[in-house]
Formats: sequence, C-alpha cells, structure tokens
Amino acid sequence: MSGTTDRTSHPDRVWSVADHMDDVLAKIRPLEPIELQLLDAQGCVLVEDVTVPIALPPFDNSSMDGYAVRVADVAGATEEYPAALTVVGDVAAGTGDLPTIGPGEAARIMTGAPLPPGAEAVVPVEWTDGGTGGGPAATMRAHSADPAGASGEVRVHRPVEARAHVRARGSDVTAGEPALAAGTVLGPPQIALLAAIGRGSVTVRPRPRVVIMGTGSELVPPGEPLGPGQIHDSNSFALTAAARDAGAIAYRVGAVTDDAETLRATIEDQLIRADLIVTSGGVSVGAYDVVKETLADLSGEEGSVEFRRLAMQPGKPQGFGLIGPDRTPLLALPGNPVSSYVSFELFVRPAIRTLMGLQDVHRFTERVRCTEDITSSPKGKRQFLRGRHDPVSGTVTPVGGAGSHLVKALAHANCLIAVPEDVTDIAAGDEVDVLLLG
Ligand SMILES: Nc1nc2c(c(=O)[nH]1)N[C@H]1C(S)=C(S)[C@@H](COP(=O)(O)OP(=O)(O)OC[C@H]3O[C@@H](n4cnc5c(N)ncnc54)[C@H](O)[C@@H]3O)O[C@H]1N2
Ligand code: MOO
Repeated sequence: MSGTTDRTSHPDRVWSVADHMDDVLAKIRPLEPIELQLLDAQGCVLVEDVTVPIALPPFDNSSMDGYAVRVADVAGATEEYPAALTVVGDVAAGTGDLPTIGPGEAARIMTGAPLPPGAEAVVPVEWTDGGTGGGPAATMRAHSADPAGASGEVRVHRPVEARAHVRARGSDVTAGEPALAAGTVLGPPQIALLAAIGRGSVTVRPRPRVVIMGTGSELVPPGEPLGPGQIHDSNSFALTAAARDAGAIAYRVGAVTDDAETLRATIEDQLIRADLIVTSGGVSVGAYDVVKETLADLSGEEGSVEFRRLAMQPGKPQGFGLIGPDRTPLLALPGNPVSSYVSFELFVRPAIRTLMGLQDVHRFTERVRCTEDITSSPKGKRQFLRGRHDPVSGTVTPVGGAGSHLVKALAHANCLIAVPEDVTDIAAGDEVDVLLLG
C-alpha cells in the first residue's frame, strides 16, 4: 500500500487506511518456525527445502488388477486362441515374498503390488478368463472366497507390450530431487507429497494464536434470552470465524463487561496464549468506552496502544499497539458489527497472514462495473460498502445501505466495494474496486 510520509501521532491526525495498514504491518514480524506434525502444518508456510529421500514409486508395481506375465508367452493371443499360462501364486499389495515367473507362467497381481522377477508386463484381468475356463472375466474372485484362484491356469485373450500396466520405480520422483521449496504453503496436495516421501513432520511458521475479545455490558451470548437493552454478541463470533478463515488458531473470549479492571485482568490472562489480540467495541468517545480508557493508559513494561481516527467509513475509530512483556500486537476494533468485520478484513487479516509468513496477505481486488448508483459516500473518507459480485457478468451490486449495524446485508455480501476518498458518487455503469471476500 502507498502511504503518506507524515507518521506523527498527533491526536488530531486523521490516518488514511493505507497509513494505518502500513503502520500495523511494519510492526508485525513472522512467527519463529517450529517443527509440526504434518496435519498440524496444514495451511502453514514451509521454511525448509524438502528433498526426496526415496524414489516414488519405490519399486516397479502394477497399475491394474491382473496377471504378471512374460511378453513372449502372450504374443498373438486372442479370445479364440488364448495363451494358457500356469498361475504360480498371488502378489498382493504389500507382499515382499515374490514368486519368480518362468516361461509359460503367470502370477495373479493386484494394483500397487511389486512386479515379480521374470515378469515383464501386466495383463488386466478383463483381458483374461480370470482362471475360470470361461469367457472374459469382469473381476477377480476374492482370495478368501476362492483360494484356488492363486493357482491353476489362466487364459489370456490379448498380447501386451513390455512394461504395459507397470508403474516404473522413480517415475514420480527420484531420490535426491527437490520436493518442495521453502516458502511453499502446505495445502492438501503438498501434504500428500510430504506423506508419500515419508515426512511425518516439517518445519513451518506456525498458525498464530489469536485471542478475540468482545466487550460491552449489553452483550449476551447467542442461545441465551435477551433482557431489556441487551443484544446478542455477534462480533466475537464473526471475528473468531474470520480469524480461523485467515489461517489462525482463534480463541474466543466471551463478552467482557464495560469495566476497566475486568478488561485489564482479562487481557493479562490472555497474553500467555496470544500471538495477537483483537478486541471489539469500546474505542469511541462514550463514557463507557473502557477499551480505550484502559489501553490508552498503558505505559512502560505494559507496552502501549494508540487510538486513532481513520479516514474510513465504517471503521473510523481504531486502536493499535504492542503490549505485555512479549510486545504482543493488539488491534482494538470498533464495536459496530459491520465496522468490526470490515476492520478485520482490512487490518487484522493481513496481520495474521504476516505472522504466518505468507506473501499474499491482502484480499484480491478486482475492478468491476457497478450496477447501481452509489450516492453520498462521505467526502475525504474511503467507504467500504457491502456488495454482491457476479464474476460471470463482471459486475457488483450494493447490498443494503452504509449503516454499520446492518448485519443481514453483510451476510448476503461477498465483497466490499471500495469508494475512494475523493469520490462521493458513483453512477450505475461506472467501474469500482471490490475486495473479494471468498
Ligand atoms: N459522539 C460520537 N459517537 C460515536 C462516534 C463518534 O465519532 N462520536 N463514532 C461512531 C462510530 S463511527 C463507531 S464505529 C462507534 C464505535 O463505538 P465503540 O467501538 O465504542 O463500540 P461500542 O460503543 O461498544 O458499540 C457500538 C455498537 O456496536 C454494538 N456492539 C458492540 N459490541 C458488539 C458485539 N460483540 N456484538 C454485537 N454488537 C456489538 C453495540 O451494542 C453498539 O450498538 O461509535 C460511534 N459513536
Ligand atoms: O466508523 Mo463507524 O465504524 O462508521 O460505524
């Protein structure tokens, strides 16, 4: 993001979205790498170059259920004039004890089983009589139901070329070649490769542990009845879900009442398990805005949190600082539900992804045509309206209004429409930038 050069924190300063984001990201470092079990490393960034220790496949093996044969024995075979071979045994996947295939012999072989010595190719069972003495087989009989299938005679109906239906040793990877480079994000396919080459653990940057704290004496958890003046706590749930979605291990702390001592004690308790703390609510100018009241007073060993006004709507009031002995980053988001979510998308998500060591920390932005007029975006502020992006027509339609309490519209949006600071009106058909939320 570009930023202006004025970084002084004068209380009257109004921060641009870009400057606040730059300031947050400049003070956050990727977490130290640790060794994690493979599945715990999902979604993490690899910090080692992984080399293949063993060839894959480790041995020549069959790609079909069928018969391991010598090519000359089945040359010219047809259904009318089949090649009759003596079955000398079964080779199941996992077998180490292999029969040797001599002239005129075959072994029943299963997909993934090692090609036995002497065999040059595999004939699928469908090209044989399956040892029944009848017509073409559709399948093999289970060994448990017909142990005799591993012996007797099989009639082969078609010839095969050398190495047909054989997966060669090392045809996937060879020992010593690079498997994955440092910097790779471990998704399911990368975890497949690591497991296949025998890696049970890898060195990665861990997922950040993010503590999400709702604040406000009016808040009641969903599932409990509301008393007079109360509302359900939705922010701590939305932000916890968003933190998980960003890649974090998220811990939700139920709503803390508007009491400075309780808030201070709760934050102190949570610091032990947090790489990042996110609060919602209590950052404006009211008489009960205890997040601001409590955190603005921190000093010395406790660290510090600065409260700012941003040229942004929603999301004007924001707090950011480094607190506690480890200087844990804390982002204090405004309480209005849409404000807290939009603030998360713009500032917390990139912070989480920076802690993870990821390169792409921001949501993808696209420029698309707006289907409706947008009027009265506040001058001098970057407005983020909720929108429904249609990738087929390349358009976006605003959902709901600008109110930062409109949770339903948020739930029906799949993008944020960014209206620049110097723009107040957008006409239907004009192009706008959208941040894609999916
Ligand atoms: N006189 C002024 N008043 C306000 C200003 C201002 O500049 N001058 N700014 C407004 C803006 S913009 C915002 S945003 C809010 C921010 O307020 P707070 O961060 O102090 O948030 P609260 O007052 O605690 O709550 C605001 C609103 O959101 C509801 N809320 C809070 N937490 C939750 C939650 N976990 N789940 C669901 N809803 C929540 C709360 O009940 C309030 O309705 O300040 C404006 N005021
Ligand atoms: O900035 Mo507040 O976040 O507009 O509702």
